[in-house]
This record gives sequence, C-alpha cells and structure tokens, in this order.
Amino acid sequence: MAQRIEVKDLNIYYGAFRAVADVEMSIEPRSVTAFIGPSGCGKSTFLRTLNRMHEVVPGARVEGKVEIDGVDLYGRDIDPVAVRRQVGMVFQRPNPFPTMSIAGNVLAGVRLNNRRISKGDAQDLVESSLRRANLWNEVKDRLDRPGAGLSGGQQQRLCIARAIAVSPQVLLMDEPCSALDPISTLAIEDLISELKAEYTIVIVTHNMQQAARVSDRTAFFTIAGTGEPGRLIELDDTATMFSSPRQKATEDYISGRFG
Ligand SMILES: Nc1ncnc2c1ncn2[C@@H]1O[C@H](COP(=O)(O)OP(=O)(O)OP(=O)(O)O)[C@@H](O)[C@H]1O
Repeated sequence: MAQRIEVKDLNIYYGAFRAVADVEMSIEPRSVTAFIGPSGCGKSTFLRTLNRMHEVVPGARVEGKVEIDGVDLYGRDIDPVAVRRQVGMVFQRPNPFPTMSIAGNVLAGVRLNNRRISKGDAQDLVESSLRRANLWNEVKDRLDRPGAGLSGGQQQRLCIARAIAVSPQVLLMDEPCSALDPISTLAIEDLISELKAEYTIVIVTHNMQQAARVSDRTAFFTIAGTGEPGRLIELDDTATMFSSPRQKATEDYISGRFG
C-alpha cells in the first residue's frame, strides 16, 4: 500500500512569488519523514503540493515533478481528486464535521468519492478505521453521536480514521498535534508509529522532540531572508540529523541558535 515519493526539481509559486525553490527529494515508503524549519520556509506549502492541495489557492502553481511510484501527480491525464484520495491529509486543527455522527465522519470521504457501500460494509469500515486510529474503544458505544462531542485529541484521531477509511497510500500531516495536550500528542505519535507499517507518512512539525521521536528521516528547510524562497537544506536519517548534521544551518536550527 505504501508508496515511494520522488520530488524532482520542484518550484512552487503563489502568483509571481516563488515560495519554495528547487526541491529534490525521495520519501521512502513505510516510513515517517518529518519536515522542520523556521516559520515561512514553505513546509506547509511543499506538503500541500504532495496531494495537489496547493493549487486550490487561486494563482498557485508548481513547476517540476512529484512522482508516486513513478507516476507524476501533475501529469496531464491525472485527476486531482483521485490524487487526494490516494494521498490523505490531516490538518493542524482537528476538523471533523461537527454535527455529523462519529460513524458519519469516518465514512464522509468514502461518500464524497461516490463509492456505493452496503450497510454491513459501512459498519465494518467504521470499526476497522476507528480501530486503526486507536479510537474504537473510546467511541464504540456512541457512534451515532456528533463528532464535535469528542475531546480535541479524539477529534484528531477521528480525522485520521476518516483519512484512512478511503485507503490512501500516503498520509500527510500538517502539525497534527499543535492544538493538542501532551497526552493526546503522545497518543497521536504512537498512532503515527503504528501506521507507518502501512503508509508513507510525511509530517510537518515545529516540535523538534516530536520529529526526533516519530520520524525515521528528517528534512530541514530554511529561507535566506524575507521574499526569498524556502529551500531544502538537508535530508537524512533523523538520528544523524540530530546528532551530526552536515550543514551548519541545520545545526544552528536544531540547537536553537536560529529560527
Ligand atoms: N495562500 C497563500 N498566498 C500567498 N502566499 C502564501 C500563501 N500561503 C503561504 N504563503 C507564503 O508562502 C511562504 C511559505 O509559507 P508556508 O506557510 O508554507 O511556510 P511554513 O514553513 O509552513 O510556515 P509555518 O511554520 O509558519 O507554518 C510564506 O512566505 C507565506 O507567506
């Protein structure tokens, strides 16, 4: 299920502004890759190009290639909606549909994709997705209650259940724990470590300890100054990045001297 992502010579624009320049990157399947770097260096922008969410912003565009198992997501015949099904996304703030039931939330993506599904299959999918998101035991007796009735951490696991219910190959997470308390954060981090057995996971985080805890590989981005594009400076095994980075800019950032 998990797939390799190859980014080739990618430049990302908002209108005339080049927000991210010249990214070359391989993202390994069945692993967690963390994006770190100072505010404004383009981590979220780059993440959103990996499932074609970037182009939802008027005037936004990319040059270059993002290949998933050799297929360019920006190829001429590629349907962006199909890409977003293949590459799921979890956002900073948990965003379940508040009045929709817990079960309805899990099935929301499947229904949006117009997939016909029998009642029995729907129940099975709700259970299996919630189990994989480590939420089943907490909600199994209230599946028909609104998603908004859950705690923030539970809502975020519900969003992860919703994302995995459509069987994506890749999961993108944009600061998925930044709105959560430490206990909920640990629950999500444990979940990420479990899910990487099946998915290619990419996570943007401002929390260096979190990058060190959950990721196998870390990519450091930075900007030279205001108005300059963000650039990928270094990508390596997380243990190497945090113990002996090759670039001085990486060392300064992770040791707290910059950013
Ligand atoms: N919708 C947009 N329209 C125009 N410019 C944008 C838009 N979104 C982001 N940018 C610009 O693109 C650059 C990269 O922003 P982005 O949010 O990707 O950085 P980031 O590294 O994720 O930052 P943070 O860590 O603060 O979330 C910034 O200069 C930002 O102002």
